[in-house]
Amino acid sequence: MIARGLLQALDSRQRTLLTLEDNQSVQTQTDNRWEGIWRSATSHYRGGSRRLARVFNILELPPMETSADLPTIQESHELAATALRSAKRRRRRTGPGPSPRLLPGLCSRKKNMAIVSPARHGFPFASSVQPKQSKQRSAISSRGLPILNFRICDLPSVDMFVPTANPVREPPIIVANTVLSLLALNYPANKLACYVSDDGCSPLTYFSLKETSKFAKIWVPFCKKYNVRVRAPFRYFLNPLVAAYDSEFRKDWKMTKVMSVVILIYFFFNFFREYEKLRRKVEDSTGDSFLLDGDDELETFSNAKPNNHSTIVKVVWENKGGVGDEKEVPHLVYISREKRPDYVHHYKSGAMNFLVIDFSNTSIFPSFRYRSLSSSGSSESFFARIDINNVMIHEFEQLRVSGLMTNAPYMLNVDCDMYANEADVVRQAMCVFLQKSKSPDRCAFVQFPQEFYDSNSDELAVVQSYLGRGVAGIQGPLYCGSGCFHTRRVMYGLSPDNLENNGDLSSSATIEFLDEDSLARKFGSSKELVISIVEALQGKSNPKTSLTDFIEAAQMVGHCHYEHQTNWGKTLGCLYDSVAEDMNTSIGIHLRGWSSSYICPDPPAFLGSTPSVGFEAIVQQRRWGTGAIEVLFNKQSPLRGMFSSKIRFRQRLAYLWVLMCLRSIPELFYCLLPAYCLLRNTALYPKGPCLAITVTIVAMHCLYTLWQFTNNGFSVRSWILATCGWLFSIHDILLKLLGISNVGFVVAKKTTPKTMPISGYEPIQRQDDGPNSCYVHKFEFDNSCHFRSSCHHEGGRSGLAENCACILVILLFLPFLKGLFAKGKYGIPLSTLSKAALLAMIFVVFAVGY
Ligand SMILES: O=c1ccn([C@@H]2O[C@H](COP(=O)(O)OP(=O)(O)O[C@H]3O[C@H](CO)[C@@H](O)[C@H](O)[C@H]3O)[C@@H](O)[C@H]2O)c(=O)[nH]1
Ligand SMILES: [Mn+2]
Repeated sequence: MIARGLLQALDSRQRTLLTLEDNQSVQTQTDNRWEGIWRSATSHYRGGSRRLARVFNILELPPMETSADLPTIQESHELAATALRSAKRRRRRTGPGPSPRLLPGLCSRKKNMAIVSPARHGFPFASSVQPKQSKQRSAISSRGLPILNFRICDLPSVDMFVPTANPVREPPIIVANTVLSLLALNYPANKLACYVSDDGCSPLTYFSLKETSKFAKIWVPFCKKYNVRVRAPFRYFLNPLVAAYDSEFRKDWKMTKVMSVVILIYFFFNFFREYEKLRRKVEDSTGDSFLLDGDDELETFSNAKPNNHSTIVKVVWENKGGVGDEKEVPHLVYISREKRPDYVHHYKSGAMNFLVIDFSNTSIFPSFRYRSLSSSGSSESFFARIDINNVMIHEFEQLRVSGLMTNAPYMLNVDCDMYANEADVVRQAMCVFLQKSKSPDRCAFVQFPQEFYDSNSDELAVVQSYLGRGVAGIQGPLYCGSGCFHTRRVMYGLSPDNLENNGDLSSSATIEFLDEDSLARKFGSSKELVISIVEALQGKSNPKTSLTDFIEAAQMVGHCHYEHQTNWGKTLGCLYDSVAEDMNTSIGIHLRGWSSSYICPDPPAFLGSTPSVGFEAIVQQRRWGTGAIEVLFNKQSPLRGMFSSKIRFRQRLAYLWVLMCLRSIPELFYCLLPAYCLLRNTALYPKGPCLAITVTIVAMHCLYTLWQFTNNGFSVRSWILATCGWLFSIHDILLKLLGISNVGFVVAKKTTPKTMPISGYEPIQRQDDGPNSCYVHKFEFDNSCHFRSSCHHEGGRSGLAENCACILVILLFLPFLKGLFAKGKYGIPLSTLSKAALLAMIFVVFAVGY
């Protein structure tokens, strides 16, 4: 691993460099921050090993001069190991210095390592590895270092999808912050478009987006001008000095004279006031009162129910180019797909497919189309005109309609509760996509890890750190549903085999995909659609169609009857049939032989909100667990097609991680056994040497997992807490397999961020945890509708091993136990108490054998 890491770093000689310049000239663009990190890391290591320093010095030079000096794999392994050891020693002596984890690739076991990606995808951050003096820098580029040069007009466009589902559980101010952070990304504004899909069809969400777009017009130019690092206002206003990049803002803030500081303070408070205004407006506008604002547009929502309404498409803001600040804000579109009570809508995957289908084709925004849309100014927007009752059918309609427009090759997928914490994130992803990879299994998607600002989702972090980085070395990371850049053609069902090295469709694929019959089978039989899909698959952009042509074509495909023969949700787009649609889709892509890349920058590129431990957390884990087992029984199951699919064997094994929640069954028995043995007065463990074996295995497991946690910087406490929660999904899946009930997507509750001006950083507290934060890790028994099994039986005396086992059980289920002895909302309601008592009685009767 270390050797690979170092080689990856060495690989960075073939560095990828994205250059962006407004005047469209090709210039080197350097990211100061990464350069700083790299420099501190190298100087740190320099002390550790002279030979390693030589390697790093080599790295800073152009490849032509150094290739002869490169170490062998064996050598680099030794160098890396020596450097690690001495860095650790040094750190122990001098306290935390620049952390070794900042050194890309080297310290793969450390948290927040800069990047792990399959070596063939190279090392995107290499762009930051630049010699200090600008003289040298230009020399390098003039010497022809392999730089990926892109003029602005050549950069691919990216559509950003933000799904939201419930304005109560997902307060619109959270969505607004996510959207603002995306709109303000460092990427040409006319190449970005942000689509908010609202499954709740809430006027409140629409209203807040409208307000957001107004605020964006001052916020986005401000962020870009001062290179603000954290571009979600609620985080920025926690501590603007830290949130700002080191560059101009800090310079202005610190160094310039009183006058400019005053101006900046005025600036800041102005923004803060504007943001507060936005926040208040959004938060105050509950109920229907704001509908009476005289805003005609909101009338669209008057008859819409979350579960029963036709499609609503609203262009909240359109980037028409032009001059000044306004051209800095990308398109912002609100859409709410059609829903009818009798039809399945496939939760988030349905929403994503709708977005993919609908709008991934908007690299050049067809402004004429939307202008006429808004001039119609009613809910009967264009898409609503081809309204069909069946939602599934409706989706296919959208596919056909969108096929008539231009194709955007990449799309970013972000949950509404995850803001972009790194303004360069699109460029980082593009560095991976735009490399001319020689390998045929090109990168299908780029995943950034999920990290959270409001709670330590310790177990997830540990899993990501081990599983995520591990699989990154096989076929690539799993798609986790958020913080992921997808390639459109892959979502359309292409395999790597279908493409030539230059990205064109191969001749056999041309026959297979572009055959009229198969196109009709997959996408429908409209001629216009067939033409546009062919162009999309060939990687061409479609010619713009005039609006009238578009309407005609769309109406023509409006009443067709081939919907159910299409592959949408089966092999195309986000796959259905699991509430963990991310896992499902991910397997679908890897099964076809694509690889993926993992970018793991520090600080994290996206930060989200997630419930820590408590009722909400268990609801979420239950959904994940259920979704994961559902995946096992699907067509895309990692257990199927052992020899037919192109997924690598070790990648397949990695997917079996989804079985993790099954461990709750033996755990449950393990919890019951000590009590059973105590009641029956029998021994749980064998005597003699066999006991030693059992104890050794259990101890090794515990110590190993504990080490994983502590190694990632988490406390022993978080290791204890991670065990609760998987059991409930077993129950769900049994009911689904027996056909008794279906599994739904319960949206996790998000907490409203609180903003604090300048007074410094204060961590955001979860609102429903109340003022007393010591309750954060307690299980809420009250309102726990899903609390059905209990597993705490203890007492009596028996062998030491049995007693130790009991202690372990108590430790593992500590949050439940704390709840047992608490009062009020953390106490146990009488009904649960009586059910538990009954279960316990049955258990005792069974155990004692009466
Ligand atoms: O019918 C639905 C349900 C949910 N969502 C959206 O899906 C996203 C994720 O929902 P959330 O409640 O936040 O779930 P989490 O458990 O936090 O999400 C994780 O797990 C999900 C699968 O269970 C993945 O889809 C997510 O990407 C992943 O971040 C949110 O933006 C929701 O608005 C919809 O658009 N429609
Ligand atoms: Mn979430």
